[in-house]
Amino acid sequence: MLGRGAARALGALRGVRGGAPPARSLGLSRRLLSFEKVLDKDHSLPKPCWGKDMRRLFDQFTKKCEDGSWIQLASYEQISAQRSQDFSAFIHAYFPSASEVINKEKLSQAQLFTRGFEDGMGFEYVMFYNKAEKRIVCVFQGGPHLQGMPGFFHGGATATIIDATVGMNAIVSGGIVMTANLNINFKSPIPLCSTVLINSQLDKIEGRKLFVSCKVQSIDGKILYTEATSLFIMLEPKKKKYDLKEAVLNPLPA
Ligand SMILES: CCCCCC/C=C\CCCCCCCC(=O)SCCNC(=O)CCNC(=O)[C@H](O)C(C)(C)COP(=O)(O)OP(=O)(O)OC[C@H]1O[C@@H](n2cnc3c(N)ncnc32)[C@H](O)[C@@H]1OP(=O)(O)O
Repeated sequence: MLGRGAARALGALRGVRGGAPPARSLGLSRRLLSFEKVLDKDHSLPKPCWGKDMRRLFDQFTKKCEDGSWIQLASYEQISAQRSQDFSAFIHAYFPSASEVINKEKLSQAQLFTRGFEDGMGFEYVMFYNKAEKRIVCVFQGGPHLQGMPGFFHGGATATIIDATVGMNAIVSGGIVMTANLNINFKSPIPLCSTVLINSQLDKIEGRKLFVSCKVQSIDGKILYTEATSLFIMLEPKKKKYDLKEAVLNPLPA
C-alpha cells in the first residue's frame, strides 16, 4: 500500500472526483488507485502500438501482481480541467513567487510531458511497484519521435523516462517531491524503437531527502545502457493555506 501522503498527493493531482479514501481501504491488489474516477484514458494498458516485447513483459509483470507483491501503476495524460484550481492552490502554497508568472488559464490544458505524444511515437511505458523491495520497474518502448543520433534515442528522452521512473519511486514513498539532482551515465546508445527495462531502487531517505538510483538495461539483462542516481526533496508548503487533504475530499464540481 502507499503511504497516506503519497496516495493523497496522487489523488489530488490526478483529477479524482468524490475524494480518495485512506490508502489502507483502497484494496490495491493489482492496479494502483484504479478505483478513482479519472477522466481520461489509462496509458499503461496494452495498446496496438505495443510491440511483442512490451506486451510480453506487461503480461509477465501483471502475473507478478496476482499475489499482491507488485502493483501496476496507472498513468494518465491529463488531470481534469476542473482540477486546475487545485493546481493554482498547489503552486501558490509551494512556489508562491511562481504563482504570478504562471498562466493559470493554460493550466487547464496541462498534461504530463511523457504522455503528450501520439500513440507509439513517443513514450510508451508501464510501471510496476514492489513496496517490500522499494523498487519500481518501468517497461519502456520508445517511439521514432524520440530520436537523437540517427537510429538511437535522444539522451534527453532517456533522461526523461529515467526521471519519471525514479520520480514515481520517490512519490510513492515521499508524497509531493521534486527532483533536486539527477546524475546520468550514458554507457551504450539505446536503439530507437527498442523496449528496455528501467529498474529503480529507493536507496535511502534522510529527512526530506530521498535517494533513488536506477539502471536501464536490455530486456535480456545483457546490455547496461544507462545508470543514474537521483535526489528528490519532499516539498514543504511555504504558505499553510493549501490543504491537500481538503483538496482531495472536497473536489470541485464537474
Ligand atoms: C507530486 C505528486 C504528483 C502526482 C502525479 C504525477 C504523475 C506522474 C509524475 C511522474 C514523475 C515525474 C517526476 C518529474 C519530477 C521533475 O522533473 S521535477 C522538475 C525539476 N526539478 C525542479 O524544477 C526543482 C527545482 N528546485 C527546487 O524547487 C528546490 O531547489 C527544491 C524544492 C528541490 C528544494 O528546495 P527547498 O524545499 O527549499 O529545500 P532546500 O532547503 O533548498 O534543501 C533541502 C535539503 O536538500 C539539499 N539539497 C537541495 N537541493 C540539492 C541538490 N541539488 N543537491 C544536493 N542537495 C540538495 C539541501 O542542501 C538541504 O539539505 P540540508 O537539509 O541542509 O541537509
